[in-house]
Amino acid sequence: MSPAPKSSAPACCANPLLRPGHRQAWPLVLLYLCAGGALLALLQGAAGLSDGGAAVLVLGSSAAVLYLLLYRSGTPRGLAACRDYVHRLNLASAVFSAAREGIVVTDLEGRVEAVNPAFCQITGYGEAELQGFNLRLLKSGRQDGAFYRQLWRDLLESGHWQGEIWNRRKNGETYPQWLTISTVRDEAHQPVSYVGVFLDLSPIRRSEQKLLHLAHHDPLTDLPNRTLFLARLEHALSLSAREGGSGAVLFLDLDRFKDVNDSLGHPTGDRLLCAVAERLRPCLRESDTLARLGGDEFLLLLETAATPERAAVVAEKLLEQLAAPFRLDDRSEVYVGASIGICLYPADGDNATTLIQHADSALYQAKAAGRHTFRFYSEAQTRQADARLALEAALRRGLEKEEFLLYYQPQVDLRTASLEGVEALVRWSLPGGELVPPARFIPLAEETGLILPLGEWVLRQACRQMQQWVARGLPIRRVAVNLSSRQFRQADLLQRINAILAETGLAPRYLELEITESLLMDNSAQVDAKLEALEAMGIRLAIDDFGTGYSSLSYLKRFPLHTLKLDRSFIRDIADDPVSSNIVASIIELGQHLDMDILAEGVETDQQRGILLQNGCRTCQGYLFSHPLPAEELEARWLRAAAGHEARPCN
Ligand SMILES: Nc1nc2c(ncn2[C@@H]2O[C@@H]3COP(=O)(O)O[C@H]4[C@@H](O)[C@H](n5cnc6c(=O)[nH]c(N)nc65)O[C@@H]4COP(=O)(O)O[C@H]3[C@H]2O)c(=O)[nH]1
Repeated sequence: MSPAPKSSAPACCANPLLRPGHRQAWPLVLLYLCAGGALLALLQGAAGLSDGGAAVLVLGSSAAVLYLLLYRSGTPRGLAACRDYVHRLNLASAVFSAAREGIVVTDLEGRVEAVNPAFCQITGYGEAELQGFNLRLLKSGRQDGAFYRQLWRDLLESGHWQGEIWNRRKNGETYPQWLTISTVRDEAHQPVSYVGVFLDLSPIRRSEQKLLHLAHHDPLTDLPNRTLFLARLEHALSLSAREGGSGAVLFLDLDRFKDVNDSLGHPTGDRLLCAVAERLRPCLRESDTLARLGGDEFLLLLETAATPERAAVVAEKLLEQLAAPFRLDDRSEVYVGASIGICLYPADGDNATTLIQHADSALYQAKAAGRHTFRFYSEAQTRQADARLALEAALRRGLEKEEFLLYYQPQVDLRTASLEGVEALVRWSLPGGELVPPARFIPLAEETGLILPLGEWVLRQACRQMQQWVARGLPIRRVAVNLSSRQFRQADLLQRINAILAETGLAPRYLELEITESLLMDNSAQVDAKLEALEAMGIRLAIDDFGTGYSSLSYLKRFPLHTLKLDRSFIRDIADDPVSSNIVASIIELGQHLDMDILAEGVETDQQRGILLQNGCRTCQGYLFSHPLPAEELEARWLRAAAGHEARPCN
């Protein structure tokens, strides 16, 4: 394109034939065309030539005629101007077609008048598809109205605009482009159209991202490298300093990597490192960062809720993954294993360098302890984590070997001391004979998911026992069983309960399920549906430890609940603390209004029994009447006795 004339009209509207002194070329051109046409007709008629043959003849000879005419007319400048114009047009058209930038010419409304091939290639639209269409068609929606308003302001004020803009290709993909828009003006300096020239920035962005990725990742395993790990750790530390919360740094080192490298060669060693990364990845949460430092050293950052227990569970999982053999080619199968050092922040350090050093020294301890194990930076944490892991392993074994049994605690009518029902309470009987109370293993069972098989075993056992008592005509109305939140959330809970009832033959009306307040706080439609289905089956529902959870009383009205179990903590203080006794009185009254049964837990003294009776409470559970008992003892003391005569309170 030629440089813009002084008038500032853009180059694309400069016409060399219109320059002063060149107008006289026109008559000559017309003359030439007429002469050529006449000659063509003459020759075609005389020689009977075809159109093509005649044209070649005419073109060959007419150049000489034209030159003669122009030369004789004394206007060689006209001829030069004509040649110059054609040359300029050819040049402009070649640039338009060959440019790698997309070029579009629009009218003042933004309707497309012309696009070049690069435009079509970048946007995916054909030229014909765009003709007359407004360029709005290409908007990506990424820029807001204010952006476009500013663009138009600049364009109208200065005649051009330049910047990055995101547009949309025909296939829907959005992409960044560097766009320059210029206003084209006529001789009177009036805008007649706009020319947009743009470069597709997406290949540049891709290579920038690739460079950035390479700078922060290990090229072999594609895991984050030390730089990225440090950046994430520092970010996590500042977050923990600001908002609280803890995390863990695990330093992992392969146990026999050097042997593999030395005996099977570096390429096999590289394959092993990639395979290790692949095995470790699935053990992690999205918020965790696993990095390779180089060689066979890996660092892991656990950012969320990193208690020593969770860090130990993750370390165990990693070690388990690496314990299985690696098949690296057709011939070699190698066993490597690993050692892991763990430290926790903020407890073991508040900056990245210290933490990595401490994790490294814990790793040294792990190696010294015989490899394929983990160690914490602090010994107390190691002991704590060991104990937890040992308990979990024992719990699994206990389930397999059926080391659990049920005790039953009477639920008693406060006035008559007669038996209303029983609550089934699980006990773990260790091989040495020790009886472990549920407080020591239920939380771990909940955390590990073992509560699901354990809870199901409890329910089956309780239903089986209850059905035996019912079948023998013993005077008992119900058995209450604790249902953990995790069990409740099982998608097939109803089918499982139905199957157990069918298998044991127990009628649903004898079963009461105890759920916690927190479960009702989960405001989902699924909770509603499950509770209603359980009620429709004829099963009773009780809220355990009532008053200790987050108290929104609206759910009492919403859910089909039968019993409120008043928490032991209120009963304990009922005689001495007026607040507790007021709370108890209010809850009893509330239950009466809502037509629900109130059961007081943990009644230990006659004084407590008296206060509860005064306030209108009818049923209770507590050591005043009985501790939880094995099935045979409960039967002997409470069922067979009641079948014959009135049961008496016993301690
Ligand atoms: N100090 C005192 N305590 C009394 C008195 N009367 C009863 N208790 C104790 O209070 C607990 C009542 O059970 P919970 O509130 O359901 O509380 C249970 C329940 O939340 C859980 N649990 C027990 N068995 C199971 C089970 O099979 N599944 C589930 N998910 N949780 C269970 O373990 C908790 C503790 O059970 P246990 O140790 O058997 O403790 C029982 C019982 O022995 C009393 O007068 N004074």
